[in-house]
Amino acid sequence: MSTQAKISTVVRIRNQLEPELPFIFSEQEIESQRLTFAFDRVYGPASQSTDVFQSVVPLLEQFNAGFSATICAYGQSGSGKSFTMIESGGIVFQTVQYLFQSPKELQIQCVEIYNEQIRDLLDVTKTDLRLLETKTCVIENATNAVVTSHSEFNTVLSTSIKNRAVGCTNLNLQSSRSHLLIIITMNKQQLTLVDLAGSERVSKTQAQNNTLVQANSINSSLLVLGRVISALAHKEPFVPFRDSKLTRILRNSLGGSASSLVITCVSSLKEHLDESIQSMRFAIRCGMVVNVLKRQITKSEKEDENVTVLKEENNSLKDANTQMKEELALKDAEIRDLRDINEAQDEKYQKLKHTYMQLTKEILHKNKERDAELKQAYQLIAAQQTRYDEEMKSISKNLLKLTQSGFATELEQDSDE
Ligand SMILES: Nc1ncnc2c1ncn2[C@@H]1O[C@H](COP(=O)(O)OP(=O)(O)OP(=O)(O)O)[C@@H](O)[C@H]1O
Repeated sequence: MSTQAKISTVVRIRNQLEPELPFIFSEQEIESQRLTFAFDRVYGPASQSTDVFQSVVPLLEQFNAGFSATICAYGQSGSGKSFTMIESGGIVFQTVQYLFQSPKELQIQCVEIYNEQIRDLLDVTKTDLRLLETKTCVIENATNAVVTSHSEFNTVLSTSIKNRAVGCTNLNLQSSRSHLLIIITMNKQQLTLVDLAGSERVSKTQAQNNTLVQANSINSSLLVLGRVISALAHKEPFVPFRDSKLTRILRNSLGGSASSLVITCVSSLKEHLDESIQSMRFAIRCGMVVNVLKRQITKSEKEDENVTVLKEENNSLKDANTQMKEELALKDAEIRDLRDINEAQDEKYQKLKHTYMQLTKEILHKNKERDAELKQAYQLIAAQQTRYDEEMKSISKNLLKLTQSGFATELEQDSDE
């Protein structure tokens, strides 16, 4: 069974730190530049990560019920994504606490996409993992840590965070220079927690050398993410998922079968107004993307399902069998009737045949008799004809004699005269 659900979008407005306060908007500026956006929820500067977690809970309930889910933090560099996701008390910690309310075994993969290379944060020797795309996208050879408790998970997470690429930029002293993906697998469903690297204007960060390369790589993969979201939001026929590793991995979360939440982090600082507006526009487009949620079925559920399907098939076969038996009985009766009719017809035929033979015999007999009679008649006629011919012959002879004698007498009379 599947249900359609739009990607949920919430916005978290970052709490301003003391030195930034002079740059906030005045009341007049707010009135003159008012723009309206609508999101599933907005968390103001005073909000805590525990408040934001309320938007995550429905997805975790779905995850526990067998659906894959993705929670992704998006926003400009320094807007509070890592703070929201992975800092102590952030979404990742609360998520794991929530999941371990009941005992379970989870498999964890922690990877980062750094300069378009997938690095294993649980084994730093694996620096360029490949993606395998079959039905789903799998990170080939990524370390799978099996955890059965909250504390085991924390150990895995702190190792990963320690190994993640961070750097210092003008926007953030501890800026994430990579996209962090924590992939939690339970049974067949996956929960993907994503702390994206922040988009940044190179002019603002004054990035140089390695930082500039990182910024370009981050910006280009975020650009692909933007294009993918835009194509999905506008239901375009082609979606450029394959243009970046991030979108290849997140394919099932964007327009796929997972339930997804995008937490867009924005700054309320005047100097970041353009970036904040851009981020919110991205969030609006995310909210237009429809996923078709599909429950991931476990092996035993699959077996149960197969048994149910087989039972149903068996029942319908039994029904079909009964129906066929009934139809067969009807056909049998029809055949019996036809056989009776056939036998009767046969009997009639035999009688007719007998009569026909009899008549033929009689006709032949009569024909024979008639032939004999005719033969006799012909013989009689022939005998009569012969007789007649002979008589005719003797008459002619006599006639000739008479004629000759008459002629001589006449000749004698003529000569006497
Ligand atoms: N809501 C908040 N309350 C207090 N401090 C915050 C809040 N949000 C962010 N910060 C602080 O702001 C700084 C930048 O935040 P963070 O590192 O989370 O940004 P980011 O969006 O992840 O940036 P980048 O993309 O560069 O990694 C951090 O020192 C963080 O502790």
